[in-house]
Amino acid sequence: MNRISFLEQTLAGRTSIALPYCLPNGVHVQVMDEGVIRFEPRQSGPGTLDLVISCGVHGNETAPVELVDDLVDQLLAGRIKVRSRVLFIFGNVPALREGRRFVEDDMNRQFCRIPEASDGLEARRATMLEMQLMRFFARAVQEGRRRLHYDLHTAIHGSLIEKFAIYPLPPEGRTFDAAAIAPLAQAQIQAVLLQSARAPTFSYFSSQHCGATAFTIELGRAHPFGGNQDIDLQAVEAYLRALIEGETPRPQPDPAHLQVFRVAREIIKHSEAFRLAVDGETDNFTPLPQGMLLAEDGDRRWVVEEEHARIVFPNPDVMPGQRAGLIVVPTAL
Ligand SMILES: O=C(O)CCC(=O)N[C@@H](CCC(=O)O)C(=O)O
Ligand SMILES: [Zn+2]
Repeated sequence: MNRISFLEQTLAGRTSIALPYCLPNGVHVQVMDEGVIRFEPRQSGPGTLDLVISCGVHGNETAPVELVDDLVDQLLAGRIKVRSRVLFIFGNVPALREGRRFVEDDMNRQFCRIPEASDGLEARRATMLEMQLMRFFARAVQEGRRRLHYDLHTAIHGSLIEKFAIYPLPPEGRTFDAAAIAPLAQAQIQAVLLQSARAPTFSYFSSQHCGATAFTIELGRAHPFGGNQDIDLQAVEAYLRALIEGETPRPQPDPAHLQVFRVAREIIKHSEAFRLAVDGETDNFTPLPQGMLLAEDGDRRWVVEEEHARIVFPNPDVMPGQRAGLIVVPTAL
């Protein structure tokens, strides 16, 4: 009889907090909440890794969800050795059921909120996920292990660079870490964007509040479940698997394969008068000519001043107050 996968169980509303149990290979498993499952080796000493792999924070971004479901399946079947503690998260389960980016509010704008802020469906789930991460990583601190979080996404638009990572602004007193970026080349990530501002995102939360090395990872274009045949995630899967198995990815990646960009400016939509000069369908990393009037919002104007600027995540349809695009420029670490 075919076992139904953790994703299928989650979408059917059949996962909720449960007692821990042990697989025949000695690995401890516990469902921590709906769509949240933890695997722990018999022993996890200092020097090993505590890893969070989240996906489906946007419900229409299904390729990483299928990838995570496959990894969870292989772990439950005992086909992957477990040397790192791992927490897998399907972020926005109601939105995944509906195949929509979000139900009420964009969940990746609901992290690090002040407690008094209004609380819809996604905001409450974001708060619960924050608690799960704090709890999961607390043991890494006590027991001296590395903390790593990859929040996997796919983009609304096409992209001149298919797979790229966003490195959130590091906590005060810390800097971007070249050694954290370099291994991403092993997963065939082609570029990294260094953020220049705070953000209400999941990866920013774990970087700021859990002391984790964290990245948002974009893995191609968003498609509905079953429509991801054109996205090749084999290298990403092999890389994550190696981390779970406690192996240093080999051969050693060459960081020269990764292009590095810095976020020069965020374009914030302030009102419904907002206009973006490039089409909302424009590919990520499309070059922007210097002097171009990129956006207008009442009296505000965004003129491209930077040399070699490119646009990432152009989206005039966001809610006022949210990011409608990023201007990025090449940089070196
Ligand atoms: O394609 C788009 O416009 C959005 C794709 C997406 O969901 N990206 C993330 C990036 C998060 C970050 O900046 O770390 C998002 O917008 O939430
Ligand atoms: Zn996303």
